[in-house]
Amino acid sequence: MKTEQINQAFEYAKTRYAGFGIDVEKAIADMDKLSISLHCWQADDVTGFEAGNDELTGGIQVTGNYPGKARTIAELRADIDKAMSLIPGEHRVNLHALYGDFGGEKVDRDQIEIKHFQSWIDWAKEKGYKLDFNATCFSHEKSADGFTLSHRDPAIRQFWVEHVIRCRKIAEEIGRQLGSKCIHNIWIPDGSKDLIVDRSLYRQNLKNSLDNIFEYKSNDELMLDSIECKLFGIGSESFVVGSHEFYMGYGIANNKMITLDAGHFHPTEVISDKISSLLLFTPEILLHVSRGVRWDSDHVVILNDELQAIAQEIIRAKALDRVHVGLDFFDASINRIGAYVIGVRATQKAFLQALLEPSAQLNSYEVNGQNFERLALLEEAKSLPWAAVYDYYCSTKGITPAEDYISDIQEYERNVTSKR
Ligand SMILES: C[C@H](O)[C@H](O)[C@@H](O)C(=O)CO
Ligand SMILES: [Mn+2]
Repeated sequence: MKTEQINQAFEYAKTRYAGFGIDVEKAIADMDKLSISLHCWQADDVTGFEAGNDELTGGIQVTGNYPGKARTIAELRADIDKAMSLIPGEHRVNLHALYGDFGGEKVDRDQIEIKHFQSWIDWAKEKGYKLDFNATCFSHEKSADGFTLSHRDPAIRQFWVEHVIRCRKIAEEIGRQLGSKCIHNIWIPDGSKDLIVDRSLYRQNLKNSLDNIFEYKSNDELMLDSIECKLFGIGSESFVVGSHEFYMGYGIANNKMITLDAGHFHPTEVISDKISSLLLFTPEILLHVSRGVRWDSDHVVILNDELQAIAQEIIRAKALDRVHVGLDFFDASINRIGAYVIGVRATQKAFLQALLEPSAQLNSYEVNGQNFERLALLEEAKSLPWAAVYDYYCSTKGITPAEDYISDIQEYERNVTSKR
């Protein structure tokens, strides 16, 4: 796309939006502040770098065998750098504990330390990224029967409590070294394929384990804790200990952030409608932007109705500074770097559209009970020239605009990933 074309289209867009009293430059500046956390696990199908551990368990599944997956830390970092080079703005990288730089040594989860993540911090510093972190309570022999923090065996619970406390300390140190609060997210796979008689016992165990974990008081200026629910996983269809009610209750009672993953609810249940409720009771929330297709299949995020609704809810609630946005999908059936770029660009487009919404007019229709007019303008707003504004934003940031990035990804595939 030629710069001249982009500029012309932008000028038209500016005038069109000005008709609604919308300042396009302000919308761009607001969107530019949105730092999206790019999950490291899309680049290698959630494999990580632990010695002798490459079986993915925990009821999550990556399907596809597209060539070129990252096999080493260097390859994974290069792939993330490539994706970042095709995304405007400043973003974060979300690490899982199993991505430590263990130098080929077997380091068990209850032994990990900051030194195993120092090279990630140094890389992030060099590249200007901020980091987020996750305990890894899956893909491990002590999670093989489907339970971790809620296990019946106190020794296994203690193993995972120790792991998560270490992860929270690592997150704290990441936040200190990078000068940006590191979000530490806890998701555990605990659940059962078939019926459980004593559900209370597992939930009580999980509550006790979390209480033990949070006995370590971290510095709120350096890290934030978040807890993530799920409806079901592969092999935990009948019972998941950490349900939505469990974590919502725990989070509100204990002042912890709640993570809403778009793929973790009933197929017709949406997280967009939960945002304005949760924000009344919790200071901040974390989103895992994903795209469940029939189940939590973690498809690449696209600009669909739900993504647009998520962004609208946040912008309409004036809560951009209270919602942390991370991506969470793993698709091994297409170019993995392309998957990142599609997902982040779609998320940015959703937020930009929401920031460009003719909100004054829409609100005035709503106040006056003009419901036809409200619906008509909501429909028309969908085709206002927001895409021209996004292309302009990319071009001012020196980032390949529109579909032109496809050939960049193809070139990287030719020169780099196809040779792996
Ligand atoms: C790999 C992550 O921990 C995982 O995606 C988690 O956030 C999740 O959503 C599990 O279904
Ligand atoms: Mn998630």
